[in-house]
Amino acid sequence: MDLDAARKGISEVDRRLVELLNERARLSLNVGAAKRQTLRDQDIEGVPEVYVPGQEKRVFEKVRGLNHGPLSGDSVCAIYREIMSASISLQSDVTVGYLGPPGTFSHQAAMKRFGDSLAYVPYARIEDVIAAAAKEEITYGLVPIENSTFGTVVQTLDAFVLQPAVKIRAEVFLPVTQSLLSRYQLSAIRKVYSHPQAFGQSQQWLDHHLPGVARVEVSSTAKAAELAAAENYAAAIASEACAPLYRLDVVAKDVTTATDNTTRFFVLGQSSDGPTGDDKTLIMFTVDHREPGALCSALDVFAKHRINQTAINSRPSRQRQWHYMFFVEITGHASDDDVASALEEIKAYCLDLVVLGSYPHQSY
Ligand SMILES: O=C(O)C(=O)C[C@]1(C(=O)O)C=C[C@@H](O)C=C1
Repeated sequence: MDLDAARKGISEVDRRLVELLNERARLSLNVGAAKRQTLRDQDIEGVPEVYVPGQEKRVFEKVRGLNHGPLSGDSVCAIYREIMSASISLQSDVTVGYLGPPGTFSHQAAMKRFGDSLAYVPYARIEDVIAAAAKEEITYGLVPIENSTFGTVVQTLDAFVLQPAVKIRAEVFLPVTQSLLSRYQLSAIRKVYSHPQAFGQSQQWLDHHLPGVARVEVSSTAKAAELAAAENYAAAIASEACAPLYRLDVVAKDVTTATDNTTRFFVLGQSSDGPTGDDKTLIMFTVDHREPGALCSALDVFAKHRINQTAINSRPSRQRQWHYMFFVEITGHASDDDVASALEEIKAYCLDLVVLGSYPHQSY
């Protein structure tokens, strides 16, 4: 086929694609109308949830299965991410809050989950994102929960204690590579800014290449880039994506110690999605510290119901000294029969139990 014929073919396919995309968009508007009708039928006030992670997971799995190339499955899913982003924005004006400023990994994770068609709002602290989601100042909030190299993001757990009404709606995984950004070459750098998590992920590289150089902790990696850009002989450990945003050079690419460094984020909103058959649930509770073995008895309930615990963390409860809030992540949805009965039983051993939410187990 010659060039002209191939381009003519593409032009004809584009005409059909635009027609099909709009046919899909009209159906999405029908979905929005049907969701509003369901709420009215049930006498529930408010607006329906427009972002439905379980349904998106089904769409991604379906289109991946339908695809036989030459496009890769990842390319088809990336295109579908934008199709569903446009579909969400058609149904409602959705705003997504994240730990800013622009260029943070939280920002990248939010874009990965919600695409280009929505409005993004940066917040200075993780606690501010969670409070904004709890107050419905934003439709959804996105916060980091753990990193595969450096562990749990404790600010997020502590903020959950203060905002127990917020609900987890989805999880997002983002591969993270940190780089050293500066206006100066390595030998001239006298100070490095970054977030404590990013320092933890690149500690070995810094010990080796910038020994004795001051490390200053700030609220986010993008904030570090912003500060490094404004100060002589300063640098930042941040995402490469921050280099063009803050007019910095990439002095050293990928200074992260682990090769598969990944951060997990939560999407927060007013409610969790329904069960998909492959979900996880996060609960938080305190136990009576005068009761010997209270934590053990609580966790035993899950073992008895053959429910897998995928993570456990503890944080000071801030109610009294040496008293802890436990965070346990289990497999299953809070409304699954076995999980629901385990949650009922575990109450006997817990002083206050909050289900922070159930969300589809994510691999894409
Ligand atoms: O099925 C829905 O609930 C929709 O709103 C439609 C749709 C889609 O475009 O496929 C859009 C957004 C949701 O997050 C999931 C799916």
